[in-house]
Amino acid sequence: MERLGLRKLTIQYGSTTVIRDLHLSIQDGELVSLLGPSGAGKTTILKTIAGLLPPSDGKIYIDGKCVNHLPAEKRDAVLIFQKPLLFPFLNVNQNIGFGLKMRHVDRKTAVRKIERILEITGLNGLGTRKIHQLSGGQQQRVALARGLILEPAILLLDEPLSNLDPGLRGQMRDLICSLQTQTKTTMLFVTHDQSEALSISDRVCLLLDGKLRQSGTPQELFYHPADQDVARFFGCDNILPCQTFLPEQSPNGRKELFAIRPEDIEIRTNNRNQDCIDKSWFNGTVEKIIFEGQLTKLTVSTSPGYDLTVLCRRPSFHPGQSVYLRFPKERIHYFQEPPEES
Ligand SMILES: Nc1ncnc2c1ncn2[C@@H]1O[C@H](COP(=O)(O)OP(=O)(O)OP(=O)(O)O)[C@@H](O)[C@H]1O
Repeated sequence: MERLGLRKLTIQYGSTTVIRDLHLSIQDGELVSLLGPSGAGKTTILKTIAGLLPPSDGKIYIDGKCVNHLPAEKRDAVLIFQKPLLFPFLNVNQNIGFGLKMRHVDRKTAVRKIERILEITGLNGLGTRKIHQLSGGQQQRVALARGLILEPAILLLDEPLSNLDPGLRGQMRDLICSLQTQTKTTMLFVTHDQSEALSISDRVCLLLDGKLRQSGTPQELFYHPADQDVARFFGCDNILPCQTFLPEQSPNGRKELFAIRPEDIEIRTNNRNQDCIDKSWFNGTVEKIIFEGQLTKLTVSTSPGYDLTVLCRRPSFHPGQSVYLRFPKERIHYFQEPPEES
C-alpha cells in the first residue's frame, strides 16, 4: 500500500525552479532516505509534503488521497526538524502528549501511549523534566517521540542527526532504525550524509540539481550507479574510457565509460612478485599520498594520462614510486557516456 506518492511535483521559489517533475512512491513501513548535497532541494520537498509550502505543479498523495488542497494540520504527515522545536514551558510528557490533546484523545489512552513511547525512545524517568533540563540528544528523542505517538501515515525527518556529535549520531541512527522496526512507521529521512543514508535505509533516493537521479537499495546505488554523477557522489572518482583501459571490452569503438571504485583497484610495487604480473596489470606512478585513518588515499598517474584514485589499507608506497595496477573484472561497472550536446 502506498503511503506517500509524489507525481510530477514541481516547486518554485519565485521564478526559480528548485524541484522539477519529481516522482516518488513510498510504501507502508518503508524507511526511505532522500539523499543529496546541500541546496539540492531536500528540505523544500519535505516542507511541501507537510503543507508548509505550496507546489507549483504536480500532486501529493498521502494514503491514496490527494492532499494538495489540505492545510498542514489536516495532513497525516509529521515533520521533524533538524533542531527539535519543543515547547520550553511544557515538560517532556506534556510535549509528547501535545498532539494527542489537540486530537482530543482521552486521558487514560494518552497516558498509556506516552508511557509506551517514553519506554521505546529511552526517555524513561524523564517525563517530568523541562526541556532545558535535557541534553541535545534527549531533546531530539522527545521530538521523535512526539511525532511517533501520532502514528502518522508518514514521518518526515529533516536531517535529525546533524546537530549531534558523532558518537550520539550513531546511537540516534540505531534508535531510529529500531523505532521503525517496532512501530512500523513509514519514514522519509532527509540527509546529505551518504553513509547515514546507506546504513539506515530500505531504499535511497538520490537528488541532484532538483532531479531524482536514482532510487534503489543502498547496495544498488553504491555498486551500480546509474550514471557518472551518481558514481562520483558515492566517492567513485575513477570514471574512465573503455577504449583506453579495456580495449578488448569496447566493441565497435563505442564511447563507453566504466567506473572502478578506489578501494577495488589492486596495486603492487613493481620490484617484486614479478611472477604473478600478467598482461592484466599496467604501470603507474604514485603522485600523492593522503593518510585518512583506516584507509590511505593515493593519486596514481598512468601513461594514458589519467590519474587514478586508489584507497588501500596500510600501504608502503612513497611518492614517485613505480607501481603495477589492475582492475578486477568483477568490480568494473560500465555505463554509457551521455550523448554529446549539439
Ligand atoms: N524561502 C526561499 N526562497 C528562495 N529560495 C529558497 C528558499 N528556501 C530555499 N531556497 C533555495 O532552494 C534551494 C533548495 O534549498 P533546500 O533548503 O531545500 O536545500 P537542501 O537540499 O535541504 O539543503 P541543505 O542540505 O543545505 O539543508 C537552494 O538553492 C536554496 O537557496
